Amino acid sequence: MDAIIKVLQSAAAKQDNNRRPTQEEAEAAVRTLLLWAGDNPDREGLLDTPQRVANTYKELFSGYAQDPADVLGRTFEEVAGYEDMILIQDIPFFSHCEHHMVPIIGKAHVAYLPDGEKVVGLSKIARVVDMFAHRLQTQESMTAQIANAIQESLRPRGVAVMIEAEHMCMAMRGIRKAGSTTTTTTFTGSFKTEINEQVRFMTLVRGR
Ligand SMILES: Nc1nc2c(ncn2[C@@H]2O[C@H](COP(=O)(O)OP(=O)(O)OP(=O)(O)O)[C@@H](O)[C@H]2O)c(=O)[nH]1
Ligand SMILES: [Zn+2]
Repeated sequence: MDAIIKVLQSAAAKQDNNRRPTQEEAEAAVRTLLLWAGDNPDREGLLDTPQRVANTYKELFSGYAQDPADVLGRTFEEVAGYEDMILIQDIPFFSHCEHHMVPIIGKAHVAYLPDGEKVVGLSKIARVVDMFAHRLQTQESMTAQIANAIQESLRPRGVAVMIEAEHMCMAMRGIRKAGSTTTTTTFTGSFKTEINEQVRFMTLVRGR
């Protein structure tokens, strides 16, 4: 009996540790960081900073509360039988690296080959990029997540995603190599199996 109670207590404690903190707790954490950095959180300029930072984080990490299937669910069919590549280039984004929580600044290029029956509003592709950018990320995960979300929702013949980004954790700190960019790609469907489709995508993106 004692053993069971211990297991239940430890499970409850674990659940409590993962409980989403309140706004007040988040603000208190920012105050702790300000003190830890060596500043005085009670001076005039910093009085509202914990609240501002918590609100900023709420906005920067709003992607956790969003589902790509909702955005991609609304499609339309009246496109005169169009079934060739649809490419949206240079979608700018700001994300944050999951290791250091500093910005990743970049551009996404997203293409898909529609199934011949439906397409999605162009802005929805940019919304999907934004949704995943508004979470803690690695560039590799973000690239794959965008491609997989579009593939699963639209079931197109293929999806191609390329991301080019600069990581502030490599620019502002650590190795301090400002200006270096990282390129990642994910291909699904025909983009994965047919090299010609991949080349066409790369030529359009690189040839601009
Ligand atoms: N693959 C990948 N690595 C990333 C990304 N963002 C940051 N990193 C890397 O994650 C690694 C974390 O390495 P650690 O050694 O655990 O942390 P660190 O001591 O802060 O590393 P340095 O940045 O080298 O100072 C670093 O090499 C970062 O450059 C990303 O999107 N993808
Ligand atoms: Zn980082």
